[in-house]
Amino acid sequence: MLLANRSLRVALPFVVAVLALGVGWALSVGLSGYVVYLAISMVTATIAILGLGIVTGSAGIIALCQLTFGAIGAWIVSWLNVSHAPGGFIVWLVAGGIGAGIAGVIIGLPALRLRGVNLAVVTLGFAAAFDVLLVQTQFPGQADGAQIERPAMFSSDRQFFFFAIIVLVICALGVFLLQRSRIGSSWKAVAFSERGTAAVGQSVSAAKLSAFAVSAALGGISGGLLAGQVGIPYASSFTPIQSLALYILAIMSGAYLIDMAIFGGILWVLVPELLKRWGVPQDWGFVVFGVLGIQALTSGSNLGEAIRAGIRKRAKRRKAEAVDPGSVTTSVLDVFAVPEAEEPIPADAPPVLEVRGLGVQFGALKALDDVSLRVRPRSIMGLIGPNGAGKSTFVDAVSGFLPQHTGAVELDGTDISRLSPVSRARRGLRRTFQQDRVPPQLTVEAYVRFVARRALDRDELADALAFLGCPPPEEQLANVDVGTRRLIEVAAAVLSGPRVLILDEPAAGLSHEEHLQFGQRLTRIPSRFDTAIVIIEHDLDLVRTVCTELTVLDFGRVLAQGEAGAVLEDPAVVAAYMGDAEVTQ
Ligand SMILES: Nc1ncnc2c1ncn2[C@@H]1O[C@H](COP(=O)(O)OP(=O)(O)OP(=O)(O)O)[C@@H](O)[C@H]1O
Repeated sequence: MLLANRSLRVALPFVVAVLALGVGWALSVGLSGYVVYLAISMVTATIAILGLGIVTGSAGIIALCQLTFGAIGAWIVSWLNVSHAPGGFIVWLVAGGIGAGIAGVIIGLPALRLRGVNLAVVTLGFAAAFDVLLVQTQFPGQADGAQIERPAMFSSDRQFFFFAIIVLVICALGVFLLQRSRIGSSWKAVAFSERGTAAVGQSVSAAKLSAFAVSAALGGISGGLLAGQVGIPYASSFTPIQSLALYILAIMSGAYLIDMAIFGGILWVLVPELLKRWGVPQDWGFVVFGVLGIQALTSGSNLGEAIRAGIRKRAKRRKAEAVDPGSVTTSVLDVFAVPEAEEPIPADAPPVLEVRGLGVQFGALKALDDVSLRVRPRSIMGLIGPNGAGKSTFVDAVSGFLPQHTGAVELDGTDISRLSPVSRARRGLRRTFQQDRVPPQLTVEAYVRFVARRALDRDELADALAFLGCPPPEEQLANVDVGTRRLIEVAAAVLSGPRVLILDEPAAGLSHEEHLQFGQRLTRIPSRFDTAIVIIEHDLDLVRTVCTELTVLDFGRVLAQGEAGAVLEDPAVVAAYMGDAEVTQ
C-alpha cells in the first residue's frame, strides 16, 4: 500500500504532463487562428513567469530584468538563424536558454552582496542598459527582414502553439522536480535565512546563483520562443517596463506555484486584450498590474498561497474531526520503547570538540575572553550564564559566523578555526539558532532531507520525527507552531549525523509539559544518534536533568566548569545568577 502510494506520487507529475500535452494538442486543433496566436504569447509569458517564480518567489531575490534574459534568448536564436547554424530552431532555443542562464549568473553575482532596493536598482539598470543597446544595434537579421525559421514539423501557428506547449510542459516538469530537490529547498531556505542556510552546510552563493541561472534560462527560452512566434523580434517586446509588469504579476500570483504561473501568463495576455476590445489603450494594462501588485505587497501574501491556505485549513479541520485522540499518545509512548545501541565511551577518549582560548571583541567590549572547553563524545554539556554572558557569541564563533575570533576550535582533533560556517557544518559541527530559522515554505520532510544532507529512508525519517515528538513528514512547516518548529530543527540536525550539535535555547516556545518531554528525549539523543550535544538553556531544571557537564559564562569569561551538580552548587555560580529573573532554580 505504502509502495503503491509512493509510486503514485512519483508518477503523478508525469501523468499530469502527458494530460497537459493532450489538452494542448486539442486546443491547437480547436482554437480559432487569432486565439491560437494569443495562446502562444500566453505560453511564452508563462515560461518567463515560471522563471521569476524561482528567483523571486522561491529564493526571495528581487530581479527586475526577466525580459532582458528573454531578449538575450531571442537575440541568440536570431543570430543562429541568420548564421544558418546547424541543429535548427530547437537547438537554437536550447542555446538561447543556456546563453541567458550564463547571463543570469553574471547578473546574479552582485546579488550575493546586495539586497532589496539596491538589487532592484542593479537589475532594472541592467534591463534599461540592455534595452538601449538593443534599440541601437537591433536583433540580428532585423534590418534585412530575415524571418526565423520554425521547426519543419511546427511551421504553422497551430503547430507552433503545440510546440510551445511541449516546451512549457518540459519547463514546468523541470521546475517541479527542481523545486522538490535539494536545490529547490536551498532556494526556499536562503529566502528565509541566509545564516540558517549556511549553518546546515549549504552554500548561500550556490543557492542564489543557481536560482538566478535557472530563472534566466527560462527567460531565455521564453524569448527564443517569442522570436519563433513573431519571426522577427523587436526590442519593444522586451522593455524594462514590461519586465517590471511581469515581476508584479509573478509576486501577485505566487509564480513559484506552477498553476499560478500559468494564471499569470493568462492575465499577461488577457488584460491587454480585454482593454483593446473595450477601446481602452493597452498601456492601461500596466496600471492594472500595478494595482494588483500593490494589493499583493500590502496584504503580504499572494493569490496562490491564499488559495492553498484555505484548502489546507479545510482539510485540517476535516482531519481533526476524524482523528481518535487516544492514538496520538500511544505513538509518543511507543517511541520510548525503541532500543538504543549503548557503547560505553572510555573516560580518556579524546574530546570531539575542543575550544582553546576563544576570544571575541565587539569594539571596546570583550564579549568572550579566553574561553576554553572540551566536549566528550556522546556527552551533553550545558553552557549557561546570565543574560549577556556571551553564550550566543560563543556559538557564533565556534560555528564560524564570527571569523574574527581569536583562539582555536578543534573538531575531532582537526583545527577548524579558519573554516567557513558551511565547511564546519559539513564536517559535522551543527548548530541551531535562538530565533526561528526553519523555512515555512517547505514540508517537514523536505526540510529534514535538506538539513540532513544525506540519503534518508522514510522509516528512519519518520522514526526520528516521532522520537522528538514532531509532526508527520508531509506536514507543511507553515502550519506548525514555532515551538514545534524548533523540535523539527533539532530532529533534522540530528539526522545529519553531526559529531557535535550545539542547541541555542531549543526549548524556547514549548509549554512546560513539552519542555519536560523534550528534556527526556534529549538525554537519549547522544547514545541513539552517536552525537555530542552542547546546549544553551536558561531553565536550570532542564539543565540539571539533561546535562552531565556544565560550563558557566559570566561577562564573557568561564566562571565555573565541571560536573553539572557540583557546578550548580558553586557559590560563585549562585552569586552570578542572583537576581537574574529568567532563571528558575
Ligand atoms: N554584534 C554585536 N555587536 C556588539 N555587541 C554585541 C554583538 N553581539 C553581542 N554583543 C554583546 O556581547 C555580549 C554577549 O552577548 P550574547 O548575545 O552572546 O550573550 P548571551 O549570553 O547569549 O545572552 P542571552 O542569554 O540574552 O542570549 C552582550 O553584552 C551583547 O550586548
